[in-house]
Amino acid sequence: MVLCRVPRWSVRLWASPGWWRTTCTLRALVRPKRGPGCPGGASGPLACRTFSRVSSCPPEVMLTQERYPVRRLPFSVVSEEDLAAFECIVPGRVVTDPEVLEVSNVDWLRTARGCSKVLLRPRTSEEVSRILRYCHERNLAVNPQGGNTGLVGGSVPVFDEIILSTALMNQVTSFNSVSGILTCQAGCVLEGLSRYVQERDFVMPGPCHIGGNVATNAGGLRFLRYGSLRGTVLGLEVVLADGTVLDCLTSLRKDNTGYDLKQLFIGSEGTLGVITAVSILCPPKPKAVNVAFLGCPGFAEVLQTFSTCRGMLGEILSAFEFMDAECMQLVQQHLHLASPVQESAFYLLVETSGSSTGHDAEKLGCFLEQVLGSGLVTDGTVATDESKAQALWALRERITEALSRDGYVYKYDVSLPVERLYDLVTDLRARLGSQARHVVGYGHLGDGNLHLNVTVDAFSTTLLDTLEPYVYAWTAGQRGSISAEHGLGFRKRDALGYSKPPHAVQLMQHLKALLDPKGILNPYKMLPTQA
Ligand SMILES: O=C(O)CC[C@@H](O)C(=O)O
Ligand SMILES: [Zn+2]
Repeated sequence: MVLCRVPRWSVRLWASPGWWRTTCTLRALVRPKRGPGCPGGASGPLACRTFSRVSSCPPEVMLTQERYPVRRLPFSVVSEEDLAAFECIVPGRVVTDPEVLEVSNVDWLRTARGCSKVLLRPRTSEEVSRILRYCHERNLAVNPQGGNTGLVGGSVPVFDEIILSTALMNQVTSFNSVSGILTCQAGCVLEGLSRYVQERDFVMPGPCHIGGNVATNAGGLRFLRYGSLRGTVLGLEVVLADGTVLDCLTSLRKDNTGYDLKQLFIGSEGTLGVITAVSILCPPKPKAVNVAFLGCPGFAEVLQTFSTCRGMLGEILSAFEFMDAECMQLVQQHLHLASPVQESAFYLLVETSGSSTGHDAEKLGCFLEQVLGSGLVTDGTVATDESKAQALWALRERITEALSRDGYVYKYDVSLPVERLYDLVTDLRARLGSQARHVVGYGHLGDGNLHLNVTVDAFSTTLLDTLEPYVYAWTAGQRGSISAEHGLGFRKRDALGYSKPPHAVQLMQHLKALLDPKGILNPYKMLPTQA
């Protein structure tokens, strides 16, 4: 039993259309039991970018090879004979239509573009194996592609690599409702998987397209609660560059036999093998989910609110996200979303997920009373139904979309000691002055992960040179990571040395050479350019 006074502070309860300002009682904080499919909170996977492309008639995206200094490696060029061979392996699923290819050649952000002439759509691991065996023999480069929602140019070709799409590999193989272990093909889309496991009282622990997420070790909004895919992925099936099928698709929680090979492929961004199937541990679906959206006067208060939150909400805390005032301004301006709280320097989204509605609401109430009473938080809102919780989440989740509508976006995704997290934003704002439209900071504060984004009218190499390697050196100076969760892809591969020592980079290069001696798998990605 939580001992706590009825809060005297005033919060807005988002219980009906429009905002209600009311005195919050513990009863008011007890939210009705959520039904299945709670997209606002009960489900794990809110990091999935569900919004559509920015414009219906977007301008042509500059070819990556023209924007950046990169040279094509001596791979073979796809011939008519190759197309015929592919047609034998995946009949009717060899795509050469330029219009269809255009979508797969351009990344989600519309800032990277390859010029692949062929897209293959296998359905089985056997087909992937035959394709890779063929490409290996012919020295043809391959770009594995999942949902193509990456943010570092890793999921699209740089030149004319063959696009190997896992989209049709979308079958669930098995689900164990006692252990919560799901085994499925790599192309399963999270939305469908989420629905599938939620009907069975579980949630997915990670975001979006499952194979792509494992390949990039994507983080997501509930990393704080469910941890890294490195912990929840139990087994993998991977097709190696020469077509060998590596079956490590076990469903065991404990297995200390030899090197944990699957870890090599998690986060390898398709450079060591193509992930074709995944076995993953799903946590049970929480019975009670609460979402609070709060305004904070400064970053020092944000940090203190986080400490208080960890202390008071501990085991039920499932997300602690922050965004600055410029982020709020951008979601208001470009997406016409309304702020539910008074204008503040920072905003926080706190989510709890637990098993007891009343108990969790009481705990959240005590926490809110504490932070509002002490002035750490100046205004707050608690969502009392699922759609309102979703609307609160949208303010945070749709920042990326709002930024894309603001102009060209330079994106950084860094891990830093939490107390220094915002200093980089302040520093960069001063450094760039009027060269930038906006310099914003937001992200997964609970994980020490800052998303630093700079918007400008159009891409400029001069500005890129002002930003890089400055941001990387700054981050390295704090012993941070230059890529917390988005990976290195094409854009950040040459910055690897800011986060890993030379011997580690060398060992990575040896591993790449061992597993993919011809370098055909996702070339120009993840590892630094070699002289
Ligand atoms: O666009 C970004 O910089 C971050 C995207 C994503 O990781 C998020 O947390 O919203
Ligand atoms: Zn993120």
